Amino acid sequence: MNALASGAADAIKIRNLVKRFGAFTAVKDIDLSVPAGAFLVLVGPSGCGKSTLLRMLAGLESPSEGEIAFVGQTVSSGAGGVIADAGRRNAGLVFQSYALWPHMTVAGNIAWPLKVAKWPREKREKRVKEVLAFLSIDALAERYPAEISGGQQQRVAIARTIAPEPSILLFDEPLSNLDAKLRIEMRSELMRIHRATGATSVYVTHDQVEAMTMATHVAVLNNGRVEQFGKPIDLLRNPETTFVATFLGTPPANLLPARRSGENLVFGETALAPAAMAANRDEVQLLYRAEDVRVGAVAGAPSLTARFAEAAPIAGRTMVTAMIGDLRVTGMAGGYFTATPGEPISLSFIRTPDAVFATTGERIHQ
Ligand SMILES: Nc1ncnc2c1ncn2[C@@H]1O[C@H](COP(=O)(O)OP(=O)(O)OP(=O)(O)O)[C@@H](O)[C@H]1O
Repeated sequence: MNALASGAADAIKIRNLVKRFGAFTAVKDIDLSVPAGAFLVLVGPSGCGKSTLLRMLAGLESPSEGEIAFVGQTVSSGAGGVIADAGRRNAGLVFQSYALWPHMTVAGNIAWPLKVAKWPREKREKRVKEVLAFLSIDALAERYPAEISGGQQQRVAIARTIAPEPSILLFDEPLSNLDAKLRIEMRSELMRIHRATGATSVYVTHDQVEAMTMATHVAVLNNGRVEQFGKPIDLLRNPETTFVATFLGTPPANLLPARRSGENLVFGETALAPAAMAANRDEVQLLYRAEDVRVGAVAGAPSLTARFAEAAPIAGRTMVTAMIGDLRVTGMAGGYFTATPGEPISLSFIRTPDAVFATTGERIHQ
């Protein structure tokens, strides 16, 4: 069952998937189609159902309703439970804990799934060598897990997963136990592995930067549902809900409540945008990206007074956060900027809002 060889458009198809734990519904009617070779990142806040969805894909959890198909074959369903078990769905799973066998060497750990799959000795040895070299851990082959670092253990866990050449790779926050520098290094490494193996990958993280750098496709989950699914750039440019608009992107985008007043949409008494942008609504939320909010006065641009909160220098500019009442607003200052916390500063809105949302969160299309 090789997703690429089959030429099938969808390597993974999820239909009306529901998972209940007693009275609690963790996954609520999810529909997703993942094209062969995609790197899908499931992202969302803690408790939104990412791991539960991944565990159902892995065959470790059975759906309450709905269906999961890999390359056209149903592997789990509400009616049938786990039809193809974890070991028989040609999918490899990498967890945040490495779960290596402590009594086996690195080479032994990598060979283990091949033994279970009854690969002949010669083919097995060749594959172990190949994978050791591919992950640059040849020198560690005869060591035991306790004799190597956490980062090296993670490499071994990945090597063990890709050794049997699965057509689907499933990752559950695999980098969360690594330090910041190693995380960035392993991110590139995982992308290289994805390109080299061509395996359709599903990757769970709550880190939106990780999501935006690695993904070909992103599904933003919120409260058990897919809030939006698409290419990272489309989600950034065209968020369909305030949740997606403020969850993705660094620094996070600003949302300002505004009401219709004559020809304008106003925040307090300040006119920010033409009323036509609200369609027929009287109250809306205006989305401004940090780069569209400038610290200081800008000729012709509406401005608001805010209390300075904090500043962080980024690539020759400064990201400034300030409070307007209880509302946090992030803008940019040229060069290096600082002020005393609580000091009044002015924020200018140099463009019309990027998007307008209803007070209930959905986007109002112009
Ligand atoms: N076995 C279980 N029994 C009962 N409730 C569960 C079980 N597993 C998960 N849940 C609940 O389902 C919800 C989703 O959990 P899940 O682990 O999928 O979230 P997550 O998005 O992966 O969160 P995190 O980022 O914190 O790992 C949570 O509210 C969790 O408490």
